Amino acid sequence: MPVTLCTLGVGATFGESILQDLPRDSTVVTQTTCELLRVEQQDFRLIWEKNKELMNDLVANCKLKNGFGPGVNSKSPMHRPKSPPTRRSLSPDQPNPAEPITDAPSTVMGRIGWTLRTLLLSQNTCLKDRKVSGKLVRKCAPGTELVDWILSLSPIIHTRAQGAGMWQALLEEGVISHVAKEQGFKDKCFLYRFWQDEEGAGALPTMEDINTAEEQIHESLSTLIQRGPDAVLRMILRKPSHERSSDDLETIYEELLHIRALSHLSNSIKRELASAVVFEAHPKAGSVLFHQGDEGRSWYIILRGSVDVVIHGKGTVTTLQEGDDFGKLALINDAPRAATIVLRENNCHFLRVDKDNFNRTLRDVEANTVRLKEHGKDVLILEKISTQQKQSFSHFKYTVMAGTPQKMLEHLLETRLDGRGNFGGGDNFIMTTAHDPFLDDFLLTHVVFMPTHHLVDELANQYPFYTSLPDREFLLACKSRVVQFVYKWVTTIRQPVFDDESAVEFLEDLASEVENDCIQLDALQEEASLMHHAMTQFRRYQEDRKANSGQKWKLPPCGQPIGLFSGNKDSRTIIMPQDDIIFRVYCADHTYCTLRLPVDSTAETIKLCAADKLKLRPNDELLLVEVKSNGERVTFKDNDISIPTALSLNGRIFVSPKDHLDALTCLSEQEESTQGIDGDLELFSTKELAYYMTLFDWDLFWCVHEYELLYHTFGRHHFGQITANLDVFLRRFNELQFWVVTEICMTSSLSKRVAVLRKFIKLAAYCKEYQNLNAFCAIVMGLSNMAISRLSLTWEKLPSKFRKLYTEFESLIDPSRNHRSYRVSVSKLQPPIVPFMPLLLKDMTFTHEGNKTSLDGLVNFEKMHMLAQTLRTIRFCRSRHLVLDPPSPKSEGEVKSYISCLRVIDNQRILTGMSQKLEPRRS
Ligand SMILES: Nc1ncnc2c1ncn2[C@@H]1O[C@@H]2COP(=O)(O)O[C@H]2[C@H]1O
Repeated sequence: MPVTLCTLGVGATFGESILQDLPRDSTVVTQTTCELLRVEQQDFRLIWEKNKELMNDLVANCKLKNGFGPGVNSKSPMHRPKSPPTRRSLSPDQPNPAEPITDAPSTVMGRIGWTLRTLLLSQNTCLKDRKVSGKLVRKCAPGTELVDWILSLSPIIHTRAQGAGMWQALLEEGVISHVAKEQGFKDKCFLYRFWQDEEGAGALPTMEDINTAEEQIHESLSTLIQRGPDAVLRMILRKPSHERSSDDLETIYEELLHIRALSHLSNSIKRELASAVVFEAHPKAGSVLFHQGDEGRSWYIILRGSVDVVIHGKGTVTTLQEGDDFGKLALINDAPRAATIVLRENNCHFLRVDKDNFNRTLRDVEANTVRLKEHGKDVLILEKISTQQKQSFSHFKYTVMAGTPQKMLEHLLETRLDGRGNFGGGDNFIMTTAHDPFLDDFLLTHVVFMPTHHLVDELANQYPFYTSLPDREFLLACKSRVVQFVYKWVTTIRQPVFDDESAVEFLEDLASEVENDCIQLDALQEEASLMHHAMTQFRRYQEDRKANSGQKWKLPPCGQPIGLFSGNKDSRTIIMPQDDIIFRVYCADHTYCTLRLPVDSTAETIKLCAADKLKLRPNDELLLVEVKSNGERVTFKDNDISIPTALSLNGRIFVSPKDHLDALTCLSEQEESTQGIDGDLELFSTKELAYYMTLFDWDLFWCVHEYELLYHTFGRHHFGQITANLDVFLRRFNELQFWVVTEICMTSSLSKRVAVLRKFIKLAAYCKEYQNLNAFCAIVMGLSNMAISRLSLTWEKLPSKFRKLYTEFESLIDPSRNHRSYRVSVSKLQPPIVPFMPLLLKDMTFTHEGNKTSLDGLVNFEKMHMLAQTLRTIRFCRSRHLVLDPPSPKSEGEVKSYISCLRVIDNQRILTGMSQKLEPRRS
């Protein structure tokens, strides 16, 4: 029954056997309507004669591609054929030990084969014409006889196995082959023949040939003795796993012990691997082992040769050599291939472990650290982390420890964003971030190591701005990933993205590009709708901004909270960098000017404007200074920004010549209490106070962007970004804390003081109940202020129930063991929460100061991960809207305005003095 050997498509050729005047060796059947170009035999021969070299290649190539029979058969014994005697396509998935592993015999092996054949024929021993299944097979010999013969040639060939290995080395290169092309070399009765005799008997040797062969035999044998063992090993490795004997497995195991890429693995794993590794050989330099974007199916170790690692848009980023491994990223991360692997040399040999075996044997025991290099330098360091995902193969995955910003982004796009299909932060995304928050960490911290304009440049590089690439799926996946990233970025970070000019320009470009692609590629519909959604959010944001543009803020002269001077009176009005702020700048003689400048003005701008208005001598070296209510002076650096918002509660800005700094004194009003809104604390219901305080604080907290904590931690001047909303929230903490102290110290009657103390403890309890932990901690810290804690008469009169409650609260804010009590109790809460912000900032500072931002030129992403953890806490706290049951309204209006502006003395010396007056020390 005829069997289809292969199917040829457009561009293929067939019928080359006319060159050899042989009958057609197979039937060609058309499958569909075909149009063919035909070259007649005479013309073909003519062209052939004129272009022998070229045509030889062409024919050999066609045969290789088409999987046809023998190639051009040169009769010259010393001729090294262009194409191997046995043309075949290497099938890496089913290694057949009967097939050669090289495209053609090497010169050395070709010569050795010729020598052996010449001598065998001259001795007329085992090479004979034999009948096999009724067919004459010319000049063939059983394996056993060939081994006998080679053993007889030299005393240094000790064993039959050694002899068989030598013949296998020849078979591997196609110098000899099994007659039926089914066996590797075996010391059995299988018949083998030299390639010269495959198409009928080759030329017989002349006397001169025999003399030459005798001269060469010694050298030939010593080469074969060297090559034999490796050939035997390869033959074993090419056997299917179930055919490997225990001796075979032992041989493989011993080999694995010496492979560098496996050195970190235990011996028992290597034993398991012995049955899992597959040998794969590729004869041609320039061939592609796999492409970037392909699905990862195997892990490779280079046994021989070298490969280039090539990345789209970058070219060859590194070269891997014998003993190196590659291809496990895709397997470990369940991601597409991160690079294309191209052979640098002919005849590269690999050990391959296929995905299932890799997952079963290696995934969980893989090296803890993987370093990726580009041009000789580390660009990405990955470390194994536990994922605890039950449904996945393993409990491990590689996460980024350090990297260049560009490589980290590339890795992120490839591994954390599904090329097609995983859109809009569905369950899949949440699952990924829960176990491996790489994407989220990157979005939350990139401003530290990759400013937005760099990020968008890089994203533009990663989005292929063209519509044709040989691999359409890869092209679509690249585009899709960038869109998904951008969508996540826009929806999680929002305002700072929308306020950045380079980001906006990029978003506009990308949106129109995706729209075009959608038409041209007839795909990317979902990406287009993501971009549409992102742009809708952006337009909405723009409209809001427009409505709120020209906001003016005011730092009131008497230390009251910063408030909106004009603009939209929404309680959640965010302070924007371009908003104006009105504030005073004083001179040493306490004269002042009032300035109105954008919030993001630098200290230098403020200094120059103030100097101009106050007519200070321009040639004096001027400084901008904060004078606190206790007289302390803090000098601003010229590039500091957010100056008015960053002042202490009752601090004032001064401008002064450098040498007059010591003469600066605080204003008398700074030592007094700030002006609060009139109201008697005792007349307000405590619950109502706590309720409106929580709503008020929640709104302030809501305005703080996570990035402000980063700017605050790294230093505002570092990023040139304001931290005004965070400043206002932190001021609120201090205001509450000192308000508590001020109110008690200002209550001269003991019984009234006890009542106020009681009220504050109750207020703290309600704040705790409402999960306003910022206010709770501020109040309890205020109560534990030395000026209050020393009021023993007052505390003694406090009912024991309240004293107990206070002790409980005090233990909650106990800073020992890194605020353990607070952390434990917060961890049990569900949002919405107003967190104790100073502790979050302390955590950020601790991480920042204890960890370098860059390590050997790479971003220390571990640090970013830690910072992002804290930032995520903020996000978690706000992840649900604040909905509280309102208390029965008693004096809503008064309470609301009272809590928005509290009277405060923030000078500890004065407060302690007041306290001493209230209750002088008992002797
Ligand atoms: N700089 C590099 N970037 C990406 N891949 C690399 C780099 N250097 C080596 N490789 C290897 O190239 C392989 C391509 O396939 P994988 O993504 O499975 O795993 C990748 C790494 O093992």
